[in-house]
Amino acid sequence: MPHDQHPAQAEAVEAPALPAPEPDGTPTGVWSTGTGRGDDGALRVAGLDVRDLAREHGTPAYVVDEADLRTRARAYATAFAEAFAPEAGLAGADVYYAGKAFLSVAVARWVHEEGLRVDTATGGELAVALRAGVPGEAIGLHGNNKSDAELTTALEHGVGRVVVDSLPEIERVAAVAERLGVVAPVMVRVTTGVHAGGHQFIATAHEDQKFGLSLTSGAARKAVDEILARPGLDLIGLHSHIGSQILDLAGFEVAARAVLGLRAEVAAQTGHLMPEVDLGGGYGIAYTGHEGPAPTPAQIATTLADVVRRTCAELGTPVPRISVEPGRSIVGPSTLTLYTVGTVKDVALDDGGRRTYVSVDGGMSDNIRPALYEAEYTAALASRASDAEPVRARVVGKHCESGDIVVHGVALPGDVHDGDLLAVPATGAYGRSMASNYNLVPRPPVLAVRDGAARVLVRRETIEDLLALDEG
Ligand SMILES: Cc1ncc(COP(=O)(O)O)c(C=O)c1O
Ligand SMILES: N[C@@H](CCCC[NH3+])C(=O)O
Repeated sequence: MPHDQHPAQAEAVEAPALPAPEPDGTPTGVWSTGTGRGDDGALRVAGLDVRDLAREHGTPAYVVDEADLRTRARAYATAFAEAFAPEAGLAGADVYYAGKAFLSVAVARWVHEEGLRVDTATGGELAVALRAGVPGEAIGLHGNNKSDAELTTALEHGVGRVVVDSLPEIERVAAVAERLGVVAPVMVRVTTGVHAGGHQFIATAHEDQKFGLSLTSGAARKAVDEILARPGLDLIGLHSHIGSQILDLAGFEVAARAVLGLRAEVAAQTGHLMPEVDLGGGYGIAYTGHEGPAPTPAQIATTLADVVRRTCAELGTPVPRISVEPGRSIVGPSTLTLYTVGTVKDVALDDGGRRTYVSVDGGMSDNIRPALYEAEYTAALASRASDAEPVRARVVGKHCESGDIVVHGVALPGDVHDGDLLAVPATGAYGRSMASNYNLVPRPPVLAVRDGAARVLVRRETIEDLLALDEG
């Protein structure tokens, strides 16, 4: 959707009230559940005043509410365990946290402690999950172009699954498995043709893109047959991931039916009944409060359980063990980015109105999503309360690009000035993980806050770090 049709763009709207509402006990709001305002009006996260955080750690900074993140992870584990229980006529489920959304050693440990496994997409993510002590069998490896080194590390550590993404990869995984003398558990990533997601760059199951093996062209079936012919590979299941930031669960149902259909066809024709099916991640979250309700883990689990039960009954096949891979919906709302306001500029608009450009000390290097996907965010004055008349504001970064926008349209108090702290909520997913050093800006730290205390999960980069990479 073009920006100018979005309410947050056309009309500057106020950030949703604090703290986030929790309709059914599951946090679903824009702000983490531990975020609120103190008596003097300054924002607090998990009992800590953001002014203290800024004083001690500087800005910009990503601030993770640990309890919120853990609650979301636990909510997935519980919801899927309940919905897919044998008593419900199903064969159990595993939830893999998609580390691409944001991974650090502490976060990998937290989600594992809360009952999740970890989905990795590169050797870097794999290394962090292993460093966190996540056992190999609780780790999955994705990627459309895995290197031999990545495959070797994965199989040496006994990962639970390698998700095969192309026909040539089958040979490569088999060769590494043979060299190591192991049998590799593999899944086939199937492109189901379901087009879903918030932006074309984050939809992943339509035909004309790089991921997976097409169901309709027969490539997925070919991959299945090639894997079955290799004793060094154990075909444990099929995988489908249809996109990201999806708020409507209908696409998942269509995709689930498609992969369950292929599983049944393979079982009927080859006698190999794959024990597992992975239905991917992609569940959307609230960024501005205007995008419609985000599905809760319980809604997702019961919807998927229902479609798996019904489809397998129709197909006459036993139900598989199910897995899912949420990333954004676990880490996204747990985190806000804290910025300091620098310059404030009032600009006359063609429509006769005015817009206040509020520049902060970060921007597209710590959050590329508005520039890359036209993603919408909101913001709130964090260091104080103000009852000044709101102005139509745009929060922008400090980079040399006019598209360096953090929040397209938000109502901020008209007395916003330099030195104020601004908080942008729901930046935990694909913020730090997609951060860059554009304009040689060092990347911000990730701070975890819990019970009134903060600790650094990932330290701030320094100019010295950047100079150290430069061989001169
Ligand atoms: C294969 C796969 N699994 C899981 C995810 C996680 O998606 P999300 O963070 O939207 O839940 C992605 C990213 O879209 C993905 O590509
Ligand atoms: N990076 C994307 C999501 C893609 C996830 C990986 N398939 C985003 O910020 O929305």
